[in-house]
Amino acid sequence: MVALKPLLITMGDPAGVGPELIIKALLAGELDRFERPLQVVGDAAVLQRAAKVFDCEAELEQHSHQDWTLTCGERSLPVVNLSYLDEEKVEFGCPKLPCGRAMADYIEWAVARCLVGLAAGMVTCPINKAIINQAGVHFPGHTELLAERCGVEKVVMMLAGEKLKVSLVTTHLGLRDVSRVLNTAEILQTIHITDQSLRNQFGIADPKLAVLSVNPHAGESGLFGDEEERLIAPAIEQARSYGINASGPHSADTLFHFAAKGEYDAVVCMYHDQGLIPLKLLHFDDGVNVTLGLPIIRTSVDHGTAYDLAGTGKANTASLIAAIKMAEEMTK
Ligand SMILES: NC(=O)c1ccc[n+]([C@@H]2O[C@H](COP(=O)([O-])OP(=O)(O)OC[C@H]3O[C@@H](n4cnc5c(N)ncnc54)[C@H](O)[C@@H]3O)[C@@H](O)[C@H]2O)c1
Ligand SMILES: N[C@H](C(=O)O)[C@H](O)COP(=O)(O)O
Repeated sequence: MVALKPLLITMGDPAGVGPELIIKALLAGELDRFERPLQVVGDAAVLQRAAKVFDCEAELEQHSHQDWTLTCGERSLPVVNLSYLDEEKVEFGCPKLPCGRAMADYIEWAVARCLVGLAAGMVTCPINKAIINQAGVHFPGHTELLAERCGVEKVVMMLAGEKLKVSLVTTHLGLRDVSRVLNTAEILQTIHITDQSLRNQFGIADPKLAVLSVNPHAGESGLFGDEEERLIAPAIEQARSYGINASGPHSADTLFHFAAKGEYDAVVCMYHDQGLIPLKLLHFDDGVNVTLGLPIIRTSVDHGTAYDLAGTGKANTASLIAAIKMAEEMTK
């Protein structure tokens, strides 16, 4: 029997909750349910320290330069050890420059491994965008870095939960720049990629998409702005001419009420907080961030580094487990 390729879990910021979420899930047996082998890409000593948060003295075994095994009680995890941070200097909740370089290295290694077909996909734990930039890795987030490394011009950030799925036309961009950057081609691409992914990766035969406006009351016939008429409506019209079941531009304030009741398979949002506020309101615990349009599978937790919880063991593993589950389902 051919061995299944592993799913890679990048550890994220060593000073954040990523390491302890992985260990917490391991100790609770939450990783036992997956058919695919899981491999953590990170720092073995930092993971070993995270085990202490749960009163577990983890053992490390080194097999080669990068290949290690971490054992906590009855359970083990393979670790690709890419950094040798001094774990005593990695203070919980205090990201430092060496962590910035390390968290970028974990992502780079994982994406390269996926691209050459040696891994089935990657699941990412949270990084600190400011610190990776200070470390010289000039990307606003995983999404943009992965798009570049995969040679794809347009990808779509989707956050998904049982009740609601949102995909974003613009992602990590200041609000004052949104209107300047919005254009019909990108709105259309976002609608198209969302539609294709819902069909091919989520198994929805004829996805129903709601496309939002950017201004209050969908611009109120031009009184509060003209992006709806000028940019968004033409994109919807074109999408419909391609057979995509898209409607709008809808007023954002009311649409989510209907979307959360199941009237739409996904909502195409014009900017980050427009989509992520309702999503996290409904699905903070178990939402998944998935990058659509990549040639590889990438899912992520829907939360950040949670520095206020790092080292307490209190962070919830549900989003991590949901992200691994979604990635595994996408491999089928
Ligand atoms: N996937 C990612 O890489 C990702 C996503 C969002 C934010 N970030 C980064 O995280 C850093 C902190 O961002 P933030 O403070 O806006 O958001 P955050 O998600 O880290 O924290 C917001 C609040 O949610 C709580 N929280 C977060 N995760 C939790 C969990 N698993 N269980 C229980 N409570 C949890 C935190 O304790 C905090 O009170 C920033 O540097 C940001 O760039 C990364
Ligand atoms: N925008 C996401 C959120 O707020 O949850 C998050 O920053 C993750 O983005 P990347 O997956 O691009 O790192």
